[in-house]
Amino acid sequence: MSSRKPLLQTKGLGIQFGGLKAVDEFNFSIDNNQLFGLIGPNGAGKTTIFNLLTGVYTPTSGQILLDGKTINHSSPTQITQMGVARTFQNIRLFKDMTVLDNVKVGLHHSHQYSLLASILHTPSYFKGEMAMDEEARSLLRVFDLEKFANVKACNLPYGKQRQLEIARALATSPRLLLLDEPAAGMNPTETAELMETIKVVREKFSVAILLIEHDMKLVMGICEKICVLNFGTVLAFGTPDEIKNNPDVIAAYLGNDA
Ligand SMILES: Nc1ncnc2c1ncn2[C@@H]1O[C@H](COP(=O)(O)OP(=O)(O)OP(=O)(O)O)[C@@H](O)[C@H]1O
Repeated sequence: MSSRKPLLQTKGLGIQFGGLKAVDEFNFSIDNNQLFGLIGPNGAGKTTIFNLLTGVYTPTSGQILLDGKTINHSSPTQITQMGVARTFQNIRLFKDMTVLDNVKVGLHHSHQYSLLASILHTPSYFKGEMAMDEEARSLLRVFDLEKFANVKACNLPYGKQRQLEIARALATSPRLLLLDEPAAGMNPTETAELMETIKVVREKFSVAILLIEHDMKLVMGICEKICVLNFGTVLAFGTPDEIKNNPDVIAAYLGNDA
């Protein structure tokens, strides 16, 4: 057994909103390059966990450790800089910006100019802009989006908008990518394409992926481990087969979809 630290770990993590324990005693860990699914019915606490892991909410109990160091009080920006990126349940692209510019927004953290350089458009500014352009285009290529580089994000087909969100998240060079219902609203063809994309992203970018998803075919098809939440607490942990065959899970969540 290796003694190395998990990439991200939670210990007794919880948050309470008034009298409601939205997440309680959540213990979980994810290793580099692992693909983990987080499932459960509506209101189980999945998105709240993402909000805790990304600094949107501060836990009321427990700990979140990234590389073994607590990030309980880190801001969303600091957590992004530490290598955690996310997408949202409802698409949050800059709809009136081009596809290329949406990705460049994500790259800005690694290409910073002085205020003077950006106002005066100095040669170093142009060099940086060109490098960023090329980096953004190479990311778009992975998603077969380069042909849409100059199209406004809002004019992309829905499935492609979801893929662009993932591309933008990857532009921040994460080690952990949190995907919140990436297949929501997709048709079966788009979902199948997304499934392949997630596999490619994991391999090509060497990221760990934590995936919230209601589409059981997608979750069962790509995740190595799955955590099932119910009323803010863990109902089951296991491989897809273990989860499919867990009677509590079948009774409570999966019904005939498993
Ligand atoms: N800021 C908040 N204030 C009060 N209650 C909240 C807040 N955020 C989440 N909740 C509550 O916490 C519970 C968990 O919500 P959450 O959105 O995390 O569920 P979910 O599992 O992501 O559901 P879904 O699958 O529908 O997205 C819900 O009862 C929700 O109303």
